[in-house]
Amino acid sequence: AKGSVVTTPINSEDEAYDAPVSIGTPAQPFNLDFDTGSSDLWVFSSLTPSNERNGQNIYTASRSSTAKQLSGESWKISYGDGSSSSGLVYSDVVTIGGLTAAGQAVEAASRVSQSFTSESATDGLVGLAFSSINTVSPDQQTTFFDTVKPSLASPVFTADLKHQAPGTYNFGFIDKSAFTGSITYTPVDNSQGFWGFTSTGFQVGNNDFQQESITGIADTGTTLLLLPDDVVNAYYSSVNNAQNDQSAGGFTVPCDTSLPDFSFGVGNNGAMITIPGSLMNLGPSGSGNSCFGGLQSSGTIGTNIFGDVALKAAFVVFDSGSQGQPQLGWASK
Ligand SMILES: NCc1ccc(-c2ccco2)nc1
Repeated sequence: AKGSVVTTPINSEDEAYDAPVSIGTPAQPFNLDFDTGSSDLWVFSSLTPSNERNGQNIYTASRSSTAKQLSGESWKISYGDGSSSSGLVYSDVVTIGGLTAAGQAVEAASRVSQSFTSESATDGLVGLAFSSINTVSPDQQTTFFDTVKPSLASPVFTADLKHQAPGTYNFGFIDKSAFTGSITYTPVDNSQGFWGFTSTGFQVGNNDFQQESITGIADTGTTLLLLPDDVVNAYYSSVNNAQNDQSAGGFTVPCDTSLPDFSFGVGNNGAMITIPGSLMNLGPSGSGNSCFGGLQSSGTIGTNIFGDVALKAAFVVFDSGSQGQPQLGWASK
């Protein structure tokens, strides 16, 4: 089987990307944030207090003839951005891009944090990291990808995110028309449950390539590109009037400045993914006439995060590997 679903930026800053998902019988429609940085499929629900809702679609299990509560099971998750949610668990039919997962764990929120409440465009998340970090307790559940994997023509999914335009998540196949050149594969370390890999280094504009192992995760659910301070300083020291503005929450640049490209190395054949300078500006920072940089410090997080700013410049293959060794494929587009 194969699936394909269109994913769309939720606002003018490409802050997150949602895609349509149907749950239950008859189908209940949702717009969910596909997140390769987590492994829970959760939705706003009839259990979510009305004062924590703000127009989101809600899942009502009692209206689905195929819903079954997983008795005694619950979930609770918190994310790197400080947001969180928790609730109860059902199994139900989940359809994405023509692919149907029967008996998929659907995590119904009985509470969500303020930032989820405020984000009216997002009805929940589809976790696409490894099932080893799914939070359902006492019986851990599988991600949508793991649930449908046996039925897929190939055990892969791909992400093709775009700047201010619809992109695509495909399941079970690689669309050769979606990228240029060849795909460079690199091994994945999934010991922490993420799509972890090591970039070979970086390049600011047309400066020399700086060889430096940068270990991080490919995370569609994070907006920014979060890298070590030496990389971030090298980039912004090349931008006139860039400043590290704590009140803005990081590096800002003058909004009318053309920014250098930023490239990062992948694989052992010298391949690079180049983010055009125009995509390194995320728009008004909220203070002065400055704009917020798409590259920020990974600081004390403990890992580097190749979020949407980086992924938007690439066609990315999340390959769980038929022989057990998962890998990431990177291609320009
Ligand atoms: N990296 C996972 C993730 C995704 C979305 C969100 C979020 C917060 C408010 C709206 O959406 N938080 C965390």
